[in-house]
Amino acid sequence: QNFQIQPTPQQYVTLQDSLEIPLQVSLITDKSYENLPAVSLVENLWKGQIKENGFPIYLGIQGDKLVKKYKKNIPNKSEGYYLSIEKDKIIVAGADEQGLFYGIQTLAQLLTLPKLPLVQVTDYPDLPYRGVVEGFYGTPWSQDARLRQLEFYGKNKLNVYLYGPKDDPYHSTPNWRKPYPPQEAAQLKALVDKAKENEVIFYWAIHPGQDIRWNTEDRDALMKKFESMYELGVRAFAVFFDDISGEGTKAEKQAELLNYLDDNFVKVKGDVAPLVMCPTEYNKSWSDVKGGYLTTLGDKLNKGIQIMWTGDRVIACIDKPSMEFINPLLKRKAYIWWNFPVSDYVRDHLLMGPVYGNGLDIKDDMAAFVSNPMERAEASKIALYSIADYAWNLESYDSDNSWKRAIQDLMPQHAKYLETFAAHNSDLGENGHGFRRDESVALQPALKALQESYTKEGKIDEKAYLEVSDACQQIILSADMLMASKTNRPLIEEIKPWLIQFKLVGEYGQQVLQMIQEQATGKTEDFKETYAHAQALQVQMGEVDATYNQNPYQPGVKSGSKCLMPTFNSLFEASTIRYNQQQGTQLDTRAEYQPYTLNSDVSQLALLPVRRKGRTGAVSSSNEVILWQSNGQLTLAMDYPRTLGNIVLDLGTLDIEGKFVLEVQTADGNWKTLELKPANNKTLLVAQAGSEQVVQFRLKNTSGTLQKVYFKRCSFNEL
Ligand SMILES: CC(=O)N[C@@H]1[C@@H](O)[C@H](O)C(CO)=C[C@H]1N
Repeated sequence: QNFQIQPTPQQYVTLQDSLEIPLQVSLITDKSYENLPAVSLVENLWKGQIKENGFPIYLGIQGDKLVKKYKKNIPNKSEGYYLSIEKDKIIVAGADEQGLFYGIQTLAQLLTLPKLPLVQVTDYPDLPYRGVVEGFYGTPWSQDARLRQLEFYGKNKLNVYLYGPKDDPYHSTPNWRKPYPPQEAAQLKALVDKAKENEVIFYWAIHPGQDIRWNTEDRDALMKKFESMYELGVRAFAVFFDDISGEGTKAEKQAELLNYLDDNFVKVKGDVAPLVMCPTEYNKSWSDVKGGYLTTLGDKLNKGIQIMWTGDRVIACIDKPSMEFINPLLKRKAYIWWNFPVSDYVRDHLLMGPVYGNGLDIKDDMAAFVSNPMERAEASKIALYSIADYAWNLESYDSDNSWKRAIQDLMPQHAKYLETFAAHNSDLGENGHGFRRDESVALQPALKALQESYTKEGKIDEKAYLEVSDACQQIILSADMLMASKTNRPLIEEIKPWLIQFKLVGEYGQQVLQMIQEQATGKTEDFKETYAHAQALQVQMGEVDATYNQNPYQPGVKSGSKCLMPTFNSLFEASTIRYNQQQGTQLDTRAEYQPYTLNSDVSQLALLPVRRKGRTGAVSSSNEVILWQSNGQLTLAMDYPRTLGNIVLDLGTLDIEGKFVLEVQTADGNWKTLELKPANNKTLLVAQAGSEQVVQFRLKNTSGTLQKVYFKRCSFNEL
């Protein structure tokens, strides 16, 4: 992996020569720059070694007489810089202070080499805003995680962090009107300071839409909250209207409020960045262009206000057609909110794979590119590193090369092991958005060859067998080494449940390989014990899945779920079936069994996965408002008639009388309506399925009109 500057610079010229890293340097710079983050960064690079007669480093910004000589080398682009490392001096000249800072970040990377190469770097970002929106559901990031993130953004030239964790009660309903309590306020202030040190614009976002009233009282409450955040040092603000229903969704009102804030807060303060807003219709699959929501915003919102967009769907890669659809409607370049690597709708999965699928030809079509990450902050850094790479220089972006460098950067001592882990923990599994990622890419051909040769002809493809066997060894080794790692403990603590699971997947693979080997060569005695060992590992994997990361949405721990586990399970079943045929035995052939099937003509529900744990079944929940058309229905079918206990629903409202009907079909084919009663919780509804065996149950919108509800829970248990 030869050295590369991150993000990939626009122009990088090396003169085939280098110089010893200067032990002492002298900074030649304008007096007025002494408090700039750029200067503090250099001081940190040469702690205590800044002397009068040291090696000269010139630091300047376009327009200084100091760098006058380099005027034409400095790119005329915001955040641009010119870095020249020469035999007798180093010049870092920024187009502005951010550019100067980035030039030194690049110098810092070059200083990790044994010698300083003589280079000339002329660099600048393709996109003006690049960064992260902490905008996911689930446990908000901790203060330490955020401080580490801001440092990471400085290093990777990301310049925006939007604070908007859905589950922070002071960001969203009910406490958006209230100021933060002292401790939280102090933490936010520390984040604002850290952001400044790293030339990151700290946006504080508010999410008032679920209960905002369009009156002067709430408008003033919002102004007051912004004022209290301004006092904490916040100089950039956002208003999110996503995932809401009711009054707050009105475009005219939203535009009126934003313009008011723009005219009476942003413009009055004078030192506040342009407002960013997230619309209610934030993706194409939900937008009703004729309904006029988007065009109202486009027409009415003050020109300087940025409008966010997640693409063709809630979770979607961004390409030219996506931008050609939205920009004309908004009458400005959309500010992309990319929902990756966010995993709040697949919480049992980690998304550690490469960032790919976004267009490389859209640098002039986007106002910004910000990523909504996982609630696991350190684990998100693999994707964020590549997003920084992509957003700085789209045309030169290479997803695989970037992914490898991201892993190297995250765990230099254990890059090989982390890469093994990341390669097999990248897909999301089935999910309501239908968004999937590649997984186990390098091993797929061998897995496929092994599976086909054995399941079809009972033969072992030796070459594939060896490759998969080696892979299992690597998996076990990687899991062990990472769990015992002394470096990057915050990352290890975040992903530990998945490392435990990953090791079991490797061990399970080993046993399954042995099973097919023994079955194919007639070692019947050994087979029985290997089969039992494989089952013992299935039990342990089930326990890990039932123990760690329990949450009401997608609980548990999935690892290798796209290729490794399906292949191992299929080989487990195939070899057991063949063994039973050979020996006339009745060993249970099921590796993991799913008795429940979902069907729905409501598009946002149709792909939701159904999970079974013990004797309970649950449909994965959704974060968004569901547009449930009249007569739309969701059906849960059993593999054979089963006696059910309770059916539990949470549609985010108790007001379903005359709107939704829950029915069960019993084994005799008759349908019976069940009564849904409010449970102790706020919007929980419970029905007793009755003593008769059920073949399916169905929830139907019988109101005659479209219903907008949440889909927070649909679970049931077997008696
Ligand atoms: C704009 C936007 O994407 N809003 C929310 C987001 O908060 C949530 O994390 C996700 C990802 O599950 C999707 C949306 N429901």
